[in-house]
Amino acid sequence: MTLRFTKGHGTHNDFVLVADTRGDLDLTPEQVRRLADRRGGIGGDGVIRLAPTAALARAGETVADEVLAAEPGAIWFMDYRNADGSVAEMCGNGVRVFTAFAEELGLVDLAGGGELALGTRAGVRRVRREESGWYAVDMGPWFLPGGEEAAAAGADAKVMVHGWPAPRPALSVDVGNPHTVVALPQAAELGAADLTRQPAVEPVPPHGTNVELVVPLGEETGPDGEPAGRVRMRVHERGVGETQSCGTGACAAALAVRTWASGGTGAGAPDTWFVEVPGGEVRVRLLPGGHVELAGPAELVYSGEIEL
Ligand SMILES: N[C@@H](CCC[C@H](N)C(=O)O)C(=O)O
Repeated sequence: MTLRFTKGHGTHNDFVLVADTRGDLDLTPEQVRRLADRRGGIGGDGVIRLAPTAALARAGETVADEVLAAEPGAIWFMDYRNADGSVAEMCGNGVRVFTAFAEELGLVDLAGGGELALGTRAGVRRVRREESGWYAVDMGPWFLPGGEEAAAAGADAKVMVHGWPAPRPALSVDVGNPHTVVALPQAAELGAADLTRQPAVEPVPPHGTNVELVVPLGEETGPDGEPAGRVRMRVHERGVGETQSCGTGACAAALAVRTWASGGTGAGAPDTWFVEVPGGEVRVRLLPGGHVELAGPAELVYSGEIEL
């Protein structure tokens, strides 16, 4: 089978994108691994299939039915797979790159203030293009799986990174997919952390987790004159390994630091956050209604064909 693809990235979190506008492409985990393989394939942290939401519903993905019931206009679905072939609910950088891809395919046009509603396994996501060219995504509702107790204590888990003398306290954050966030006191320690091996998380998360190591860098003034926090982060992604960026991870990092800064209440802490990742910078904002927004760039790099 000859497959046409486009390679893209969001702050160097990179993806192989495939347009399946008829919804009849059934990518196996083996094919996903081949596409994501940096030596024997194209290479990417993940593979994104753009397909009709109705086709996923027909294929038995119940979440696609839920997406269409909630938003009949969400006609396109982001079928996201990690580089190891596993399925993930959401990808924040991926949603922006998916949108740029949909625009290039002529499926949507966000110029002039339009919005794309798309389906994901975490529900409907809405994307608009900012004047700067960045894409801003309403990432939907977020929550702390450990509840108020974890928010007050600032932790509900422990993470052990290879080479650390002991595990450190960590906070679980759900932004449609699972994250576990650990605070480090200094940027030097962040740089030195060994993320070539999967960090160990206790209690073991039932569906695995992405792990973010973060260093809070203080406060500044945001683009609209509002108080804004700054965080630096590295991430070990579930199903991938260390990546240069993770959009859902950036949201989780900002939400965890905001929780810690406010003793668990959110009161008095900024609603705007800049998150520095090895591959660039993204912006995270708290939205009314318990939603969180992610904004950042999306680049399409090249297109080609591969024999699968
Ligand atoms: N890089 C993504 C997250 C991709 C999915 C993740 N590895 C998972 O398994 O949850 C992002 O930008 O959010």
